[in-house]
Amino acid sequence: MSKSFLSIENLTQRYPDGQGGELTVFENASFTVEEGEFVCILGHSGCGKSTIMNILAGLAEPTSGAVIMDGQEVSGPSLDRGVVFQNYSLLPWLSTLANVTFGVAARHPKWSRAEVREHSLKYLEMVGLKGDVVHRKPSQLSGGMRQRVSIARAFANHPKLLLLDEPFGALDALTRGTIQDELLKIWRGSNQTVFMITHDIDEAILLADRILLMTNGPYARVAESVEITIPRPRNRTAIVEHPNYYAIRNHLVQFLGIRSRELAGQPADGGMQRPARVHIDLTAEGEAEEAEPEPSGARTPPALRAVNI
Ligand SMILES: Nc1ncnc2c1ncn2[C@@H]1O[C@H](COP(=O)(O)OP(=O)(O)OP(=O)(O)O)[C@@H](O)[C@H]1O
Repeated sequence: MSKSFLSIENLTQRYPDGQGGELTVFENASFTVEEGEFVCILGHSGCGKSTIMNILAGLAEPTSGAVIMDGQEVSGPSLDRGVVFQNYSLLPWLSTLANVTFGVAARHPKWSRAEVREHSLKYLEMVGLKGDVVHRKPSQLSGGMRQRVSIARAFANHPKLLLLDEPFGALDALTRGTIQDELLKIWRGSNQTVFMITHDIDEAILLADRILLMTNGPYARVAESVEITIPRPRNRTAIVEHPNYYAIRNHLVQFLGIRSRELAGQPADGGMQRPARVHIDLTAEGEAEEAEPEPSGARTPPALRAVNI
């Protein structure tokens, strides 16, 4: 079996619960992400999505378990992993352009100032920022513009893995749509792997190759991996016409509304927890389905069958 680009192995996170006991956020969570994949993770508030993201970024250490990226264990932040948070986290004293060149210069110490500048301007332009605006400070930009800068900054560094923690959460619907399109455009032209937290089901279906579904905590599980069987390029208005759209959407809504609660709170009893693979394709005759190969010792739940509607 070929090794995955990103492998999350038996990740367990426990915190003190503030009353002398322990809170197990998740236990033995295990899943993989392939190179170039766009994966979204959905789950209710508090199930541990940000905790997983921080561990993937190398910003936090799990209680036990490991994250292996490109054959190497993640142990601290790295320029190979770019992070975009909901609150943009731009450096307020630098111009828009300098916020991008800052990282690019660190990534490419041998580049001339002109090369760094040109490269940074190219990425800013890709997210629709050019002209005078690149000399403005973040405080002089709108929320949508700031989020564009943070996306341009992350992509300009060519991280192998891009981690997005609800990057569009604070934006209005129109701006959100435009930036989603820009994100897809840049991602398509790269071989970068994206792991994104969102609370928006439609956004996840539009963007992702695969959606990971988490049950509620404590003892949350990454219970399912739902393939988005809708061809790319996807267009936000045309996508709803695709026969698989509502079948997938209903599955996700049903999981988040009912099953995330029903499956919650069950300790892993020592076994590796791998998500069940869900393949819903109403366009294929006979609905082909296969389960992920099962590594030794892993408890793989059976693959779920799509229901014809
Ligand atoms: N440093 C900490 N100390 C104690 N408990 C923590 C700590 N960080 C997170 N938690 C708890 O761990 C659980 C998971 O938190 P996390 O922020 O990962 O959830 P989330 O799924 O990202 O939630 P949201 O969607 O609301 O952002 C929550 O119950 C939270 O209270």
